[in-house]
Parts: sequence; structure tokens; C-alpha cells
Amino acid sequence: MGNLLTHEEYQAIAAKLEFPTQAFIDGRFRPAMSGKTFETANPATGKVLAKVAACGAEDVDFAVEKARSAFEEGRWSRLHPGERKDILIRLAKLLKRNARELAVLESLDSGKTIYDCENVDIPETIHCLKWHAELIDKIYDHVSPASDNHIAMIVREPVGVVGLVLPWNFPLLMLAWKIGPALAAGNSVIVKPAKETTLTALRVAELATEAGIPAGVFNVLPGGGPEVGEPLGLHMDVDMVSFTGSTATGRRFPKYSADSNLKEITLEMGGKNPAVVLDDAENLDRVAAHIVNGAFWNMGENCSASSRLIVQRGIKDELIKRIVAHAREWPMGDPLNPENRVGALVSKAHFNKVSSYLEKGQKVLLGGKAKDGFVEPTIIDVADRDAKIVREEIFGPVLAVLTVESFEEAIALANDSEYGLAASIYTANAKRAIRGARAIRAGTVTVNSFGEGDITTPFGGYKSSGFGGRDNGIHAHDQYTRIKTIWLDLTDNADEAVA
Ligand SMILES: NC(=O)C1=CN([C@@H]2O[C@H](COP(=O)(O)OP(=O)(O)OC[C@H]3O[C@@H](n4cnc5c(N)ncnc54)[C@H](O)[C@@H]3O)[C@@H](O)[C@H]2O)C=CC1
Ligand code: BAL
Repeated sequence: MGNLLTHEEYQAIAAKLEFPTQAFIDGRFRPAMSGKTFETANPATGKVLAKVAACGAEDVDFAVEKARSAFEEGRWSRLHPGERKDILIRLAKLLKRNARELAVLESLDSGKTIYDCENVDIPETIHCLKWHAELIDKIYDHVSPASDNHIAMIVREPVGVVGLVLPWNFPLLMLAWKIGPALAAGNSVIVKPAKETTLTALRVAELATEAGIPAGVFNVLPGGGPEVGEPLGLHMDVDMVSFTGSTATGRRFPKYSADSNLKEITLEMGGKNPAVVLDDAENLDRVAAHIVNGAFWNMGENCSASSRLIVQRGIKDELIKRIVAHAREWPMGDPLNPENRVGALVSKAHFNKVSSYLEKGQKVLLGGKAKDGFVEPTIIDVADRDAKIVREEIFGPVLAVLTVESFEEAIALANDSEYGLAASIYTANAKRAIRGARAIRAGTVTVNSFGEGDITTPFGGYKSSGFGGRDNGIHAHDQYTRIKTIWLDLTDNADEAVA
């Protein structure tokens, strides 16, 4: 995969990196108005990388004012879509030119492996921006089938000033999922990265300006959730917020909206995603490889991670044997070593949270150890269907195994969760595959594979996993536009009385 460097070469790049540390508002870097900063550390070593501006409500007000001016003056919102396309493609090219530096920055700040940053995060980020840029001058508005005497145009307009509240698990990719369609549609954006992972968003803001995105259109406010996310959610002049993160925090946004200007809200939240393996599944070795990828990719810090394996008793032992064998091929260690597939968890706090799910007395089939920011890929056989590791989103490399006797029981168990983000079903029986996929209440169901689809397919959840619009695909465009109807009377009626 890819054109990877050696461990030593990555370390040499890391040693020379400069870190952007200030807020980016109205086209330039600025300290937080309060002068406050917070430390951001490399979770793999605990070493502080930089002190970053800790923004607050006053920075939010200032950024919203600048974003609003940019929007109203039409610096970006009224550019020809083809011009926005050209600038966004220029941004994608700049990201490509700086891909290696961004990959190392992302890995250092988040604990993600350089292997994933180089092979997934950075290329998909670039592809996402290009895809939305290419889309924007190919979308047509509509004319309604109204009477001959009227013409009714149904047009899409950018929403205005958009808040983008991001998680830490895919800092650049989630940025791209949101700024791609939001900027392509002509909005001004205020990005609030997760406090744990701010550095790459700040670097992208700098590159966006170099690409030609006008001042005020792309702003980045580092800082805490209550300090930046909440004032953004409550702001009277923010038109829409798109959020990705935990269900607990996501729940706050509809309330912020109701307590302010009824801004639109899209929420992409947690998951406890089932991988259902039926006893007629073919090629168990391949199934096992998919399950390992689903459960342990990105250290399980993935909202759509397969965290519940629901397996029919007849094939359980054979499947587990193969899953364990595949998982053993995933080395864990320094994220900057390209041999490693499992890096560090994002922060000490998150490490503590994930470790707390590893309890004495569990039937551990693999792993189970946690030390100094790293958690081994862990598989636990569970009889109690209400155990915490079955119900709660752990967001770490922990796979709970549940045993069932039938297809019907498997589907019922798959749905026995407050979440409904993603699911997989492995079977050679096409009818069962489709019946199962239809019956599982989740936004994405993959058959005989693990994945999230790609940029062309909408991503989002059912139940407590999702609310509002979808990320990715043409459907993401809906999130960041509003529909307006324009009626025009065509009658030659100068002398007629108005009825
Ligand atoms: N669905 C997903 O992709 C993600 C799920 N999670 C889940 O959430 C758990 C906790 O992680 P956190 O970082 O605490 O997630 P979080 O949901 O609190 O953070 C997501 C974003 O919301 C912001 N935020 C936090 N509190 C806020 C508030 N009161 N008002 C407005 N914005 C606020 C954060 O600063 C961050 O930018 C994880 O262990 C995991 O289970 C975390 C990150 C991503
Ligand atoms: N899996 C991409 C979206 C997320 O984890 O938040």
C-alpha cells in the first residue's frame, strides 16, 4: 500500500514540523481574545506538541460577524459555482502537495498510525474535497409543473453561516466531509475542531487561504466544547450546525437551537454496530479479515466500528480462531512506525475510559491489556446481553462476541441497541442477506464486508446515532442548502382586476 517512508524518515519529518497554534479568523491567524492557551500532546508519548489558542464566546462572536459579512457581501456565496469549484480543486491540490506533512501532523496529534494517515485519511480527505468541488457546477435547479400562467422555480441557496463541530477520531477526514459540501454550496464556515486534535484543521485553513478562499469564509476556532461549541450552538446569527461526536453531546444541539434561533442541526453520533455472521457464511477467513478491520481499524475509535460480533453457534469456534489469527497480524506501537496498524488512543482521558471496560472475570479470547496510552486489540466472549461492553459505545479496540442460534435471533439482537449507525451481515444466502439488511435499523448495512461506503454514498444513522441530514454523497448537499420557491405570474394582465 502507498509509498511509505521508513520509521526514521517519519521521525525526521516530525522533528522539523512547525505547528499552527492560533485561531484562524477572517483570513489570518490570531490569538484567543482572552490570551488563553491549552496544551496539545502526542498521545503516544505524552510529549506536549504545542500551546494552542483557547477560544471563547467572544472569539465566536467575532468569527460569526466576519463570516456573516463574507456571506452577505457574496465574496464566496455569489461566486459562479465554477469559480468555487476551481478554488476548492486548488485546495485539494495543495493538500496533495503537503500530504506527507499533513499525515505526520495528523498522526502526532491524534495517535493514529502513519499507515492509516497515509493510506486512508489524507487521500480520502483530498478525494472528498475534489468530489464536492466537481459536483457543484453540475447540479441543476427545478421548475415545477405549475399552470401555464405561472412559472415556479425551485432553487437551492446556501444556508449562510454554518458551524461545523468536529470529533477527534478522523480530524481531517471529518473536516473534509463537512467543509467539502458546505463550502462548495457557498456557505461561510466556522470550524470547531475537537480540542484533542486541532492542528491539521488550522493548517488546512492556511492552505485554503493560499488556494484563494476569501477572508471570512473559512474560520477555525480551537478550544473546548463548552467554551466554543456551546456559544456556536446558541448563537443567534449561526444558521446551521453540523456535528459529529458522541450522542451525549449531540443531544445538546437541538436544545441550543430551540433556545436560540431555531438553527438547523445535523447530528452524526455514536454506534454499537453489529457484525452478524450466519452459519452459511462463505470463506470464513475473509469474513474474519473484515471483522478484524471493522473492530480494530483506527483503534476502534470509529463511530461505525463493528463492536458487537453476533455469530451463529455452528461456526463460532472456527470463526474466532481465524479472527484471532488475523488480529495477531496487526502490530501495535509507535504510530510513526509504518509497520504498526494499531496506534495510541487519542488522549489519557480516553485511554482511561476504554481501559475501564476491561474488567476482571471477563472471558478474554484475545488481548485485554492496556498500558501507557495503548490498548491491545481485545475480544471478549459475553453471555450477558446487558453487559456494559455490549450496550455502551467504548470507542476502543474491544470486540464483544454474542452467540445466537438462528437468523431471527441474530437480527433481533442486532436491533437490540439504542444506536443504529452501521451493521454488517455475512451470509451466502442472498435472500437472508437482503431480508437482514432491510430488517436492521441502521443507516448503512454492508453485506459480506465491512465498510462505510465511500464519498458517493450518504452516511448517517438511525435512532440515537443520527438526526437531520447525511454526510457524503449528493445528499450532503441538502444539509448545506435551503430550498426556495420563486413564483412568477406570466399572464398579460395589466387591465385585469386582482381576484
Ligand atoms: N460518533 C463519533 O464519531 C464520535 C463519538 N465519540 C464518542 O464520544 C465519547 C467522548 O468523546 P468526546 O471527545 O468527549 O466527544 P464529544 O461528543 O464531547 O466531542 C465532539 C465535539 O463536540 C464538542 N463538544 C463537547 N462538549 C460540548 C458542548 N457542551 N457543547 C458543544 N460542543 C461540545 C467537542 O469539543 C468536540 O468538538 C467517545 O468516547 C466516543 O464514545 C467521540 C468522538 C467521535
Ligand atoms: N467513521 C467515520 C465517521 C466517524 O467515525 O465519526
